[in-house]
Amino acid sequence: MRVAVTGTPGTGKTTATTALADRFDAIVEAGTSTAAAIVDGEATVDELTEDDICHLNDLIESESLYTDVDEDRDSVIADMDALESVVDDRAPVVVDSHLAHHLPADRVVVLRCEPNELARRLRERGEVAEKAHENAESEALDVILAEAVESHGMESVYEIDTTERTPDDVADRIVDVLTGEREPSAGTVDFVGYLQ
Ligand SMILES: Nc1ncnc2c1ncn2[C@@H]1O[C@H](COP(=O)(O)OP(=O)(O)OP(=O)(O)O)[C@@H](O)[C@H]1O
Repeated sequence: MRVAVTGTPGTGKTTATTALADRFDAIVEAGTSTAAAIVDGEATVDELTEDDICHLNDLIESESLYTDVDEDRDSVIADMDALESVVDDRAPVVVDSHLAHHLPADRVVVLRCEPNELARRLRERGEVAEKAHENAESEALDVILAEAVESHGMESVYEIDTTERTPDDVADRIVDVLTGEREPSAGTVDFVGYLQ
């Protein structure tokens, strides 16, 4: 069972999935004690731990899983084949990154954020205005949502609007996806007004 948590940079993937680790004990205590149980009600592993969350961007850096460095954009070009192989070996339950939906997954959570708020978050994080604006536009155009639906189908995609939600609230909603308490939802968020 793998849940990808993806979304435009700044939507809060790392923040929410870090908060998510605190929920695992509660899931285990509640009796849905395994990754497989979360999907189909059958238990096969004992518990969820922090190791069941994989932050792909950290992994790409720490294991040098990239083919090139883009100096202009201050970023790297991930080696997706190598990344997929390392992630498969580690078998995490939750994979977080704006690249997560490019890997195989059973369910795909797409975090969303109103573009002006997204740009504000990115600026506050220290990104330059141009990069913040670029990401805000990409968010308004549903770029990652469209990629996720194309790769995984509407029936596997779950949008969560983080605009007015705390990271803890977002983590709770990801738990609902993990435990199957939430129906798939794609196309429920509309930020196209930002482009007008
Ligand atoms: N729910 C939220 N409400 C308000 N601010 C948030 C929320 N989630 C994250 N932030 C803030 O927004 C910024 C971006 O968050 P974060 O780094 O988690 O995003 P990300 O989607 O993981 O980005 P990237 O793809 O670049 O890693 C951070 O400064 C964080 O503190």
